[in-house]
Amino acid sequence: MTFSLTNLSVRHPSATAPNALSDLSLSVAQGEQIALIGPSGAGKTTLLHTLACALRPEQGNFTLFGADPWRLSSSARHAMRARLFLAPQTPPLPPRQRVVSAVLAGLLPQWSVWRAVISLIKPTDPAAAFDALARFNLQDKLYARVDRLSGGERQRCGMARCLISRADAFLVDEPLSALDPALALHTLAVLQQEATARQATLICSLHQLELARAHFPRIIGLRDGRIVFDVLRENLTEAMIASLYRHADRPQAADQAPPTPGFDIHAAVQTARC
Ligand SMILES: Nc1ncnc2c1ncn2[C@@H]1O[C@H](COP(=O)(O)OP(=O)(O)OP(=O)(O)O)[C@@H](O)[C@H]1O
Repeated sequence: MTFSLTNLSVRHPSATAPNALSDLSLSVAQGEQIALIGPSGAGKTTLLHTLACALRPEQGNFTLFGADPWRLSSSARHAMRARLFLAPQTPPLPPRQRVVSAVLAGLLPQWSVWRAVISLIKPTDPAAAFDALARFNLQDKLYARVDRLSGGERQRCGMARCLISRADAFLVDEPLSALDPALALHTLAVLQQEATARQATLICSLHQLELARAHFPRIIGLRDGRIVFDVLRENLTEAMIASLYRHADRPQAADQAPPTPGFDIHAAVQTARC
Protein backbone atom coordinates (compact mmCIF):
# COMPACT_ATOMS: atom_id res chain seq x y z
CA MET A 1 0.00 0.00 0.00
CA THR A 2 1.42 3.42 -0.92
CA PHE A 3 -0.98 5.57 1.07
CA SER A 4 -3.53 4.83 3.74
CA LEU A 5 -5.61 7.58 5.34
CA THR A 6 -8.21 7.05 8.05
CA ASN A 7 -10.50 9.88 9.21
CA LEU A 8 -7.84 12.41 8.33
CA SER A 9 -8.34 16.13 8.88
CA VAL A 10 -5.93 18.79 7.71
CA ARG A 11 -5.81 22.51 8.39
CA HIS A 12 -3.46 25.01 6.80
CA PRO A 13 -1.32 26.51 9.59
CA SER A 14 -2.17 30.08 8.54
CA ALA A 15 -5.88 29.44 7.86
CA THR A 16 -8.64 31.02 9.88
CA ALA A 17 -11.18 28.88 8.01
CA PRO A 18 -12.13 25.36 9.14
CA ASN A 19 -10.18 22.30 8.05
CA ALA A 20 -9.22 22.19 4.39
CA LEU A 21 -9.70 18.41 4.54
CA SER A 22 -12.12 16.67 6.88
CA ASP A 23 -12.58 13.06 7.85
CA LEU A 24 -10.87 11.64 4.76
CA SER A 25 -10.40 7.90 4.45
CA LEU A 26 -8.56 6.49 1.47
CA SER A 27 -6.30 3.59 0.51
CA VAL A 28 -4.04 3.65 -2.51
CA ALA A 29 -2.20 0.53 -3.65
CA GLN A 30 1.24 0.69 -5.24
CA GLY A 31 0.95 1.28 -9.00
CA GLU A 32 -2.58 2.69 -8.97
CA GLN A 33 -3.39 5.63 -11.23
CA ILE A 34 -5.98 7.99 -9.79
CA ALA A 35 -7.49 11.27 -10.98
CA LEU A 36 -8.52 13.78 -8.33
CA ILE A 37 -11.32 16.03 -9.49
CA GLY A 38 -13.46 18.70 -7.86
CA PRO A 39 -14.23 22.40 -7.96
CA SER A 40 -11.71 25.10 -7.10
CA GLY A 41 -10.98 25.14 -3.41
CA ALA A 42 -12.19 21.55 -2.94
CA GLY A 43 -8.89 20.51 -1.34
CA LYS A 44 -7.11 18.69 -4.18
CA THR A 45 -3.81 20.52 -3.71
CA THR A 46 -4.08 20.21 0.06
CA LEU A 47 -4.54 16.45 -0.29
CA LEU A 48 -1.54 16.10 -2.60
CA HIS A 49 0.59 18.13 -0.18
CA THR A 50 -0.60 16.02 2.73
CA LEU A 51 0.28 12.82 0.88
CA ALA A 52 3.71 14.32 0.17
CA CYS A 53 4.23 15.00 3.90
CA ALA A 54 4.37 18.74 3.25
CA LEU A 55 1.36 19.29 5.55
CA ARG A 56 0.91 17.54 8.87
CA PRO A 57 -2.59 16.19 9.54
CA GLU A 58 -4.45 17.58 12.55
CA GLN A 59 -6.30 14.36 13.22
CA GLY A 60 -6.59 10.80 11.93
CA ASN A 61 -4.12 8.19 10.79
CA PHE A 62 -1.79 8.44 7.84
CA THR A 63 0.57 5.74 6.64
CA LEU A 64 2.96 6.06 3.77
CA PHE A 65 4.71 2.93 2.46
CA GLY A 66 3.50 1.17 5.61
CA ALA A 67 4.70 3.66 8.24
CA ASP A 68 3.39 6.87 9.79
CA PRO A 69 5.84 9.49 8.47
CA TRP A 70 5.00 11.88 11.31
CA ARG A 71 6.16 9.37 13.92
CA LEU A 72 9.55 9.02 12.27
CA SER A 73 12.62 11.14 12.91
CA SER A 74 12.92 14.06 10.50
CA SER A 75 15.81 12.35 8.69
CA ALA A 76 13.81 9.13 8.27
CA ARG A 77 10.84 11.18 7.04
CA HIS A 78 13.12 12.99 4.63
CA ALA A 79 14.31 9.62 3.26
CA MET A 80 10.71 8.52 2.87
CA ARG A 81 9.84 11.75 1.04
CA ALA A 82 12.57 10.97 -1.47
CA ARG A 83 10.35 8.13 -2.67
CA LEU A 84 7.68 10.67 -3.62
CA PHE A 85 7.65 13.32 -6.29
CA LEU A 86 5.29 16.23 -5.76
CA ALA A 87 4.83 18.26 -8.94
CA PRO A 88 3.13 21.51 -7.92
CA GLN A 89 0.70 23.38 -10.13
CA THR A 90 3.39 25.96 -10.90
CA PRO A 91 6.76 24.20 -11.10
CA PRO A 92 9.27 25.91 -8.77
CA LEU A 93 11.82 26.67 -11.46
CA PRO A 94 14.32 29.43 -10.66
CA PRO A 95 13.97 31.94 -13.52
CA ARG A 96 17.62 32.31 -14.46
CA GLN A 97 18.37 28.61 -14.25
CA ARG A 98 19.09 26.56 -17.38
CA VAL A 99 16.51 23.95 -18.26
CA VAL A 100 19.12 21.19 -17.91
CA SER A 101 19.73 22.08 -14.24
CA ALA A 102 16.02 22.50 -13.57
CA VAL A 103 15.32 19.00 -14.89
CA LEU A 104 18.27 17.41 -13.10
CA ALA A 105 16.93 18.85 -9.84
CA GLY A 106 14.55 15.87 -9.96
CA LEU A 107 17.54 13.80 -8.81
CA LEU A 108 18.37 16.02 -5.81
CA PRO A 109 16.87 13.64 -3.23
CA GLN A 110 19.29 10.96 -4.42
CA TRP A 111 22.33 13.21 -4.54
CA SER A 112 24.75 14.31 -1.85
CA VAL A 113 24.97 18.06 -1.21
CA TRP A 114 28.39 18.03 -2.84
CA ARG A 115 27.12 16.40 -6.04
CA ALA A 116 24.17 18.82 -6.15
CA VAL A 117 26.49 21.83 -5.92
CA ILE A 118 28.76 20.46 -8.63
CA SER A 119 25.78 19.79 -10.89
CA LEU A 120 24.61 23.38 -10.48
CA ILE A 121 27.97 24.60 -11.76
CA LYS A 122 28.33 21.97 -14.48
CA PRO A 123 25.36 19.66 -15.03
CA THR A 124 26.57 16.16 -14.24
CA ASP A 125 24.14 14.19 -16.41
CA PRO A 126 22.90 16.34 -19.31
CA ALA A 127 22.13 13.21 -21.35
CA ALA A 128 19.53 12.11 -18.78
CA ALA A 129 17.94 15.58 -18.87
CA PHE A 130 17.97 15.51 -22.68
CA ASP A 131 16.21 12.13 -22.73
CA ALA A 132 13.55 13.27 -20.27
CA LEU A 133 12.94 16.48 -22.25
CA ALA A 134 12.82 14.54 -25.52
CA ARG A 135 9.81 12.63 -24.26
CA PHE A 136 7.99 15.97 -24.28
CA ASN A 137 9.61 17.19 -27.51
CA LEU A 138 11.54 19.81 -25.56
CA GLN A 139 15.08 18.54 -26.10
CA ASP A 140 16.03 21.67 -28.08
CA LYS A 141 15.46 23.70 -24.88
CA LEU A 142 18.12 21.81 -22.91
CA TYR A 143 20.31 24.88 -22.40
CA ALA A 144 17.58 27.54 -22.59
CA ARG A 145 16.91 29.71 -19.57
CA VAL A 146 13.78 28.77 -17.68
CA ASP A 147 12.41 32.32 -17.83
CA ARG A 148 12.55 32.19 -21.64
CA LEU A 149 10.12 29.26 -21.77
CA SER A 150 6.41 29.58 -22.44
CA GLY A 151 4.01 28.58 -19.68
CA GLY A 152 3.33 25.26 -21.39
CA GLU A 153 7.04 24.56 -21.94
CA ARG A 154 7.70 25.32 -18.28
CA GLN A 155 4.97 22.93 -17.28
CA ARG A 156 6.45 20.16 -19.45
CA CYS A 157 9.90 20.96 -18.07
CA GLY A 158 8.38 20.28 -14.61
CA MET A 159 7.09 16.95 -15.94
CA ALA A 160 10.54 16.08 -17.31
CA ARG A 161 11.86 16.69 -13.78
CA CYS A 162 9.19 14.34 -12.50
CA LEU A 163 10.26 11.63 -14.98
CA ILE A 164 13.91 11.89 -14.09
CA SER A 165 13.21 11.46 -10.38
CA ARG A 166 13.48 7.98 -8.89
CA ALA A 167 10.12 8.31 -7.17
CA ASP A 168 7.79 5.41 -6.40
CA ALA A 169 4.81 7.76 -6.36
CA PHE A 170 4.03 10.81 -8.48
CA LEU A 171 1.74 13.43 -6.94
CA VAL A 172 0.93 15.78 -9.77
CA ASP A 173 -1.12 18.93 -9.39
CA GLU A 174 -2.91 20.08 -12.54
CA PRO A 175 -0.09 19.21 -14.95
CA LEU A 176 -2.08 20.15 -18.05
CA SER A 177 -3.45 23.58 -17.16
CA ALA A 178 -1.14 25.49 -19.55
CA LEU A 179 -1.22 22.99 -22.41
CA ASP A 180 -3.23 22.89 -25.62
CA PRO A 181 -5.42 19.79 -26.07
CA ALA A 182 -2.94 17.83 -28.19
CA LEU A 183 -0.02 18.55 -25.86
CA ALA A 184 -2.18 17.76 -22.83
CA LEU A 185 -2.97 14.33 -24.26
CA HIS A 186 0.65 13.65 -25.10
CA THR A 187 1.94 14.84 -21.71
CA LEU A 188 -0.57 12.73 -19.82
CA ALA A 189 0.29 9.69 -21.94
CA VAL A 190 4.01 10.07 -21.20
CA LEU A 191 3.37 10.47 -17.49
CA GLN A 192 1.13 7.42 -17.38
CA GLN A 193 3.52 5.30 -19.46
CA GLU A 194 6.34 6.14 -17.06
CA ALA A 195 4.23 5.36 -13.99
CA THR A 196 3.16 2.04 -15.53
CA ALA A 197 6.70 1.10 -16.59
CA ARG A 198 8.13 1.57 -13.09
CA GLN A 199 4.99 0.47 -11.22
CA ALA A 200 4.81 3.90 -9.61
CA THR A 201 1.63 5.22 -8.08
CA LEU A 202 0.21 8.24 -9.91
CA ILE A 203 -2.26 10.65 -8.34
CA CYS A 204 -3.10 13.55 -10.56
CA SER A 205 -5.46 16.47 -9.93
CA LEU A 206 -7.24 17.55 -13.08
CA HIS A 207 -9.85 20.05 -14.18
CA GLN A 208 -10.12 18.27 -17.55
CA LEU A 209 -12.94 15.86 -16.76
CA GLU A 210 -12.89 14.22 -20.18
CA LEU A 211 -9.24 13.29 -19.75
CA ALA A 212 -9.78 12.07 -16.21
CA ARG A 213 -12.62 9.81 -17.33
CA ALA A 214 -10.87 8.58 -20.44
CA HIS A 215 -7.49 7.81 -18.93
CA PHE A 216 -7.72 7.05 -15.21
CA PRO A 217 -9.15 3.79 -13.90
CA ARG A 218 -10.08 5.32 -10.53
CA ILE A 219 -11.55 8.76 -9.94
CA ILE A 220 -11.92 10.55 -6.64
CA GLY A 221 -14.25 13.55 -6.36
CA LEU A 222 -13.47 16.09 -3.66
CA ARG A 223 -15.70 18.92 -2.55
CA ASP A 224 -15.42 21.16 0.50
CA GLY A 225 -12.52 19.09 1.79
CA ARG A 226 -14.43 15.81 1.74
CA ILE A 227 -14.47 12.82 -0.56
CA VAL A 228 -17.80 12.86 -2.38
CA PHE A 229 -17.07 9.74 -4.40
CA ASP A 230 -14.23 7.32 -4.98
CA VAL A 231 -15.15 5.13 -7.91
CA LEU A 232 -13.92 3.13 -10.86
CA ARG A 233 -14.38 5.27 -13.95
CA GLU A 234 -17.08 2.97 -15.34
CA ASN A 235 -19.19 3.73 -12.29
CA LEU A 236 -18.92 7.51 -12.57
CA THR A 237 -22.19 9.03 -13.73
CA GLU A 238 -23.06 12.44 -15.14
CA ALA A 239 -25.30 13.04 -12.13
CA MET A 240 -22.33 12.49 -9.77
CA ILE A 241 -20.27 14.99 -11.74
CA ALA A 242 -23.04 17.57 -11.94
CA SER A 243 -23.52 17.27 -8.18
CA LEU A 244 -19.77 17.59 -7.54
CA TYR A 245 -19.58 20.85 -9.48
CA ARG A 246 -22.93 22.34 -8.52
CA HIS A 247 -22.76 25.86 -7.17
CA ALA A 248 -23.96 26.30 -3.61
CA ASP A 249 -25.68 29.56 -4.59
CA ARG A 250 -27.68 28.02 -7.44
CA PRO A 251 -31.35 27.14 -6.86
CA GLN A 252 -31.88 23.66 -5.41
CA ALA A 253 -34.37 22.58 -8.07
CA ALA A 254 -31.96 23.27 -10.92
CA ASP A 255 -29.14 21.50 -9.09
CA GLN A 256 -31.13 18.41 -8.37
CA ALA A 257 -32.84 17.97 -11.71
CA PRO A 258 -32.16 14.39 -12.85
CA PRO A 259 -29.94 14.13 -15.89
CA THR A 260 -31.77 13.55 -19.15
CA PRO A 261 -30.62 10.72 -21.46
CA GLY A 262 -28.83 13.24 -23.69
CA PHE A 263 -27.33 15.06 -20.72
CA ASP A 264 -24.34 17.12 -21.79
CA ILE A 265 -21.69 16.86 -19.10
CA HIS A 266 -19.54 19.63 -20.58
CA ALA A 267 -22.45 22.06 -20.73
CA ALA A 268 -23.37 21.20 -17.15
CA VAL A 269 -19.87 21.89 -15.90
CA GLN A 270 -19.71 25.07 -17.95
CA THR A 271 -22.98 26.25 -16.47
CA ALA A 272 -21.90 25.37 -12.95
CA ARG A 273 -18.77 27.46 -13.37
CA CYS A 274 -20.56 30.56 -14.71
N1 LIG B 1 -1.62 28.20 2.20
C1 LIG B 1 -2.89 28.23 2.57
N2 LIG B 1 -3.27 28.86 3.72
C2 LIG B 1 -4.55 28.89 4.12
N3 LIG B 1 -5.57 28.30 3.45
C3 LIG B 1 -5.26 27.66 2.30
C4 LIG B 1 -3.93 27.60 1.80
N4 LIG B 1 -3.94 26.90 0.65
C5 LIG B 1 -5.22 26.55 0.42
N5 LIG B 1 -6.02 27.01 1.42
C6 LIG B 1 -7.47 26.79 1.53
O1 LIG B 1 -7.70 25.38 1.60
C7 LIG B 1 -8.85 25.05 0.82
C8 LIG B 1 -8.47 24.00 -0.22
O2 LIG B 1 -7.59 24.61 -1.15
P1 LIG B 1 -6.83 23.78 -2.27
O3 LIG B 1 -5.78 24.65 -2.85
O4 LIG B 1 -6.39 22.49 -1.68
O5 LIG B 1 -8.02 23.51 -3.30
P2 LIG B 1 -7.94 22.94 -4.81
O6 LIG B 1 -9.04 21.94 -4.91
O7 LIG B 1 -6.59 22.47 -5.13
O8 LIG B 1 -8.32 24.20 -5.66
P3 LIG B 1 -7.90 24.62 -7.19
O9 LIG B 1 -8.61 23.66 -8.10
O10 LIG B 1 -8.44 26.01 -7.31
O11 LIG B 1 -6.41 24.56 -7.30
C9 LIG B 1 -9.40 26.33 0.23
O12 LIG B 1 -10.44 26.78 1.06
C10 LIG B 1 -8.22 27.27 0.30
O13 LIG B 1 -8.64 28.60 0.45
